[in-house]
Amino acid sequence: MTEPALILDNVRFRWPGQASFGLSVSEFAVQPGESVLLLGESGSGKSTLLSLICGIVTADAGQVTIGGTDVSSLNAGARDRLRAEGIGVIFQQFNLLPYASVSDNILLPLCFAPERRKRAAVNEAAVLCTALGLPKDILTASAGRLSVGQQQRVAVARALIGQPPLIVADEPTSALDAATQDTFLRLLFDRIAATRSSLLMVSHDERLGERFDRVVRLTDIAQIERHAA
Ligand SMILES: Nc1ncnc2c1ncn2[C@@H]1O[C@H](COP(=O)(O)OP(=O)(O)OP(=O)(O)O)[C@@H](O)[C@H]1O
Repeated sequence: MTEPALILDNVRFRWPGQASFGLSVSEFAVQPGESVLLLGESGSGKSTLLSLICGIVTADAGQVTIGGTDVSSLNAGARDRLRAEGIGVIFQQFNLLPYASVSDNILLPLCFAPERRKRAAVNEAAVLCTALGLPKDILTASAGRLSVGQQQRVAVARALIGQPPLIVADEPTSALDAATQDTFLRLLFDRIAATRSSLLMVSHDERLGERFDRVVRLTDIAQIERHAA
């Protein structure tokens, strides 16, 4: 049987500090090729969970397994490499480098991921831009000069390049109007279907649910702890 793209097993995490927020997840998995929408209110811990999955923060207890590798057992450098190789991340604020070209922004993850670089076709950045409805000549433009909708698509191209097995997206449609949101999601799902990548997207917008294989509420998979200062 094929390994799940992601497994959380008895994971516990608490942000350091007095007024701290913590969560624990006894069991959660995303299968290869599966798309999962994770719903939760603002401030409920969705981004915290994604940071744990991406290895930006490490669990206090339990295991986070990405494509068969336990992230919690790795040092910081190895976690960064695993993230670059195995996860395409679409951040809430896109995190594009504003003074770098669109091309450099899209190719950036490949600098830290030799295996992913090998999988990327020579002109994949251009192919992705076209598939995502961006003009080809956008590759040489500075990312900081793009519209929000264009930045969002560039962020998707950066996440998809080199076909990482898991795509993690943090509220990527929050700044879009309904029509642009629809186009954006259609393009994202088309690409993910083409590469058989798994998708875990977090949102507070229940209306997105019908597009996904599975909809999960954070409160169904996680116990939240809040401590007042
Ligand atoms: N770097 C941090 N240090 C300490 N606490 C943090 C940090 N990041 C987030 N938190 C706390 O964790 C809790 C959950 O925040 P988080 O950003 O995970 O929620 P969210 O569901 O993603 O919210 P939103 O939908 O508004 O983005 C909040 O109480 C927040 O203050």
